[in-house]
Parts: sequence; structure tokens; C-alpha cells
Amino acid sequence: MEMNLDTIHPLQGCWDIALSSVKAHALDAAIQLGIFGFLKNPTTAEALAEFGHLDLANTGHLLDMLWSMEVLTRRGVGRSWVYGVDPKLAAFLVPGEDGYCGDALVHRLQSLRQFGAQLPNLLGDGAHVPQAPQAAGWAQAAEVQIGQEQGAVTVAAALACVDRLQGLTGARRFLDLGGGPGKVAVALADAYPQWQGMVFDLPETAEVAQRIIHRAGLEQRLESRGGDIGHDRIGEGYDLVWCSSVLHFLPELSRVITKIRDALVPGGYFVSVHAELPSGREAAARVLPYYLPLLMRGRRVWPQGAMIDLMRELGFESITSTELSYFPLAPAQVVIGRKDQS
Ligand SMILES: C[S@@+](CC[C@H](N)C(=O)[O-])C[C@H]1O[C@@H](n2cnc3c(N)ncnc32)[C@H](O)[C@@H]1O
Repeated sequence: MEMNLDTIHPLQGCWDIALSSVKAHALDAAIQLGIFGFLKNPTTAEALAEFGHLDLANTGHLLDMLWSMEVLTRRGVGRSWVYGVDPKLAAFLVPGEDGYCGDALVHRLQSLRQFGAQLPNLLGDGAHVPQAPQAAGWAQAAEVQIGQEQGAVTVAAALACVDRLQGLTGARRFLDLGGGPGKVAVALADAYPQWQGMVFDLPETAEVAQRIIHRAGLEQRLESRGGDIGHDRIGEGYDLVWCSSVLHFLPELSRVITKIRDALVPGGYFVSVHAELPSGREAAARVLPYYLPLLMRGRRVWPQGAMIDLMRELGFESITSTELSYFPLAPAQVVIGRKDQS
């Protein structure tokens, strides 16, 4: 092989992958040590080390690492570096800010690490048989990480998607199916003052949503119902069913989508936001790191286009499918269909 000094070794990609775990640990440590809260007002490694009783030299090294990762800013003041939280991330990383997502990030970092430890086992005897929904786990997730990610990401994405739907003026009824803590439903009710809605989720999670609806003062227009999408009634007469990141967890997709269709009024919209497995490598590289853990634990992620085919088969019309980059962790697909008018 001909080599110049800037030739990149074929193994560099693999080394980069190995090194990215150091970045993950640095981010995890920074959140758990409360570093972003302290750096809300930019300051030096010395001040942070003194405040947190940390080793000064290693605090400096960690801050430089976070700066190199574009999580912190760094500027020279006299003979010292002053570090601050990168302005585009401050709303999400500084505790107390509206979009704070630190606990969700720590949860993501830890659960991905846990998956890594389980991966060899999942290829052998531990290969997963789909489980019944773990209700307590979902309720806990709704309280913290799903709630934070809805506030920081999903709500804005949902409002942008719903804004594209034609003809939903006036009094309308919507269902947020598998809505978790219900912040999407709350945002829709705020944005469309004539709409009434329901959050449907497993009973313990529906209680979390009920508390959030109560806190938002929207009990007159929003309700929360507990049940299992697979077995229980989800109501009827909806102009819109919004369902994001839920279908992966349900068996018998065709039965669930039939149920959704039957719950819609003629011409009503079904919006599903879910991941699809792209056929191209570049797109797969963005989707698979997040969805491999789900796939290997027996959840479902469909090949690109499969949801459109199924919705068409089940009588939906005017179906569109658009990639949504603004979504937690990895791009999702927004597939929209209308129940036929007859
Ligand atoms: C990944 S979360 C998505 C939450 C929300 N839709 C969002 O996008 O932020 C999946 C949700 O589906 C709910 N879920 C899973 N299986 C369910 C079932 N069989 N019946 C009702 N809800 C279910 C979970 O409780 C959880 O709130």
C-alpha cells in the first residue's frame, strides 16, 4: 500500500468506535457530577474542582475533553481557561432549564452500556422471547426520561407534524396512543384550543399522564385512560390518532392498525412515528445503534416502506412517509394516512 503521512489506517474507523465509549463516559460523569449546573456561569477548572472537591488536574482534563466534544466552550482569560456550557446545549444540560434532559441522557448512556454487556448473551441462550409489557418500568420511564425527552424534543416534532395536516379546523377529538406522560397531548391541547383529547397508555403510566394533565389545568379537555392497546378498547370518533414510538412494542401490528382505523372518523388521520430499517448503509448506520437493542430483545422494527404497504392494505388513503430527524436518539419515519371517507 502506498502511504503518505496523512494516510488513514483502515483500522481508524474501528478505533474511533472504541474511543467513542470514552466520550460517553465523560458525558455521563459530567452530568452526574453536576458540572453543567456549575458551569451555567462560565468558570475555571480550579473553581469547579474546589466547589466539587475534585482532583484539579483531572477536572481540567475532563473539561478539555468535553470542550473537544463541543459540549463546552473554552476561552482564555489571563493565564486560565474559562469553560461554559455550549449555548445550543445549555437549555438541555443545565438543571432547572425548561428543556432539561440530563436524567434522560444518563438513562440512555447506562441502558446502552447495559445492552453492550448483554449482547454476547443475546446471541446465544439468552436470545429474547417477547415479553408482556413491563408496566412499572414504563411508568417510571414516563416520570423521568420519556417526560424529559418529550419536553425537549418530541413535543416540538409532534406540533410540526400535526401542523401539516389539512382540514383539522374547529372542534376535533384526538387520541395520543401510548402517549406516556402525555406532554404531547398537553401541547396539542394548548396549540388547538378547540380540541379535546385522550392519552391512552398502560394503567400505571396513564396515572402519570393524568397528573401532568392536572398540572396543566387541562382536565376539561384532556383525559387519560389506562389499558392495554392489544386487548382493551381505545375509544372511537377520533379525527386524529397520534402514535409515536409505540408500535415497536406491540405484537400483531395489523390487528392494532385495524383497531386504530376503526377508532377514526371517516377522513380521520393516523400519524405513526416509528423507526424503519433503511436499505442504504448510511441511513442504517444512524438507525441501527439505537434500534439494535430493541430488535435483539424481540421488539419489532420493520423494513422501510412496510408500514405504508400495511396501511394501504388496511384501507388508508393519501399515505405519506417522511423522515423526521428531530426525534430522540435516531431519525424516525412519520407515516400519515387518512381513513377512507366512505
Ligand atoms: C417509547 S414510549 C413512547 C411514549 C410517547 N408516545 C413518546 O413518543 O414519547 C412507549 C409507550 O408505549 C406504552 N405501551 C407499550 N406497550 C403498551 C400496551 N400494550 N398498551 C398501552 N401502552 C403501551 C408505554 O407505556 C410507553 O408509554
